Amino acid sequence: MNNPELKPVVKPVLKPLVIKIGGAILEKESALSALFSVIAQLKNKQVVLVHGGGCVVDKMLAQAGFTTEKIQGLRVTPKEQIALISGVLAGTVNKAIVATANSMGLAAVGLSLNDGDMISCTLSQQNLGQVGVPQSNNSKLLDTLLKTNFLPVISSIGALDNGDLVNVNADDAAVAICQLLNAELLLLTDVNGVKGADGQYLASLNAEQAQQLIKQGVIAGGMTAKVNAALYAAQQLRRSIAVASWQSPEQISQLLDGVGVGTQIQPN
Ligand SMILES: Nc1ncnc2c1ncn2[C@@H]1O[C@H](COP(=O)(O)OP(=O)(O)O)[C@@H](O)[C@H]1O
Ligand SMILES: CC(=O)N[C@@H](CCC(=O)OP(=O)(O)O)C(=O)O
Repeated sequence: MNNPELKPVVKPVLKPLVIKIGGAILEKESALSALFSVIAQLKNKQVVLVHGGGCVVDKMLAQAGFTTEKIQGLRVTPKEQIALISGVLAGTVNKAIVATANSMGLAAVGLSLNDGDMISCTLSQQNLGQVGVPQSNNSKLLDTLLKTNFLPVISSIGALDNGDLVNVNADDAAVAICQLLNAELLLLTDVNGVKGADGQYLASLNAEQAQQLIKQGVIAGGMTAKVNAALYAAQQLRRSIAVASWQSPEQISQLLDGVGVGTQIQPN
């Protein structure tokens, strides 16, 4: 029917959604498929997946006879370990996630931070070895993939200007990708959010409270890196960032509808 009174519907331009998943999701078989089922149902939403894989790296390093140390959740990365770490994250882990997504009909493409010059990295000044600090650089590749309905799946391996590979914490990598696309950001982990001193999940957390909880050791390990990354993102983007669980992927739709799930990390 051709009704002249019906004006074409102008669709609002929605921000892309960057979802970060920690490596532990790979150890729970059904969780990754459940997440992809939810992503497949997000109509008209461009999604980018950034993944970690720290627990897989832990295992592979141990198998190779290396010891590993983390400072505030960041892995000290000696030069002799970067080949193995990048092989695990940009290879084994990235390819496994892409293959699962593709087996479910999502057109996933596996990438790392340096592909298409998306993210540039500088060497961390915190004596962590080959650890990179990411900076958003060029969105052309992701814009192209998203426009053509691909699902980019990005590992947190980056490169310095001189071409050396660096290991980037995956929460920091997700923040840089989020800045690159001016996207929404969701940090999904293996717990329902950030716990406070009483062991209960916090609905919201600001910088001052976070510093206190880190000092007290209530926020520790990988959660320290995640909270620091989320605080930086909240500050830069001037909005709250959710830390929630990939064990309940149905929360993603609720989050997109503005329902506060998990812990909302607040800007100052
Ligand atoms: N205050 C806290 N609240 C919740 N989890 C915490 C807290 N402090 C430390 N953790 C630990 O942080 C883990 C999540 O960090 P991490 O393992 O690095 O996740 P991911 O791999 O998803 O980035 C949780 O499984 C939990 O053991
Ligand atoms: C520098 C640094 O800490 N890099 C991380 C990258 C992977 C990661 O962040 O994995 P999760 O998200 O699963 O923790 C590491 O080597 O473990």
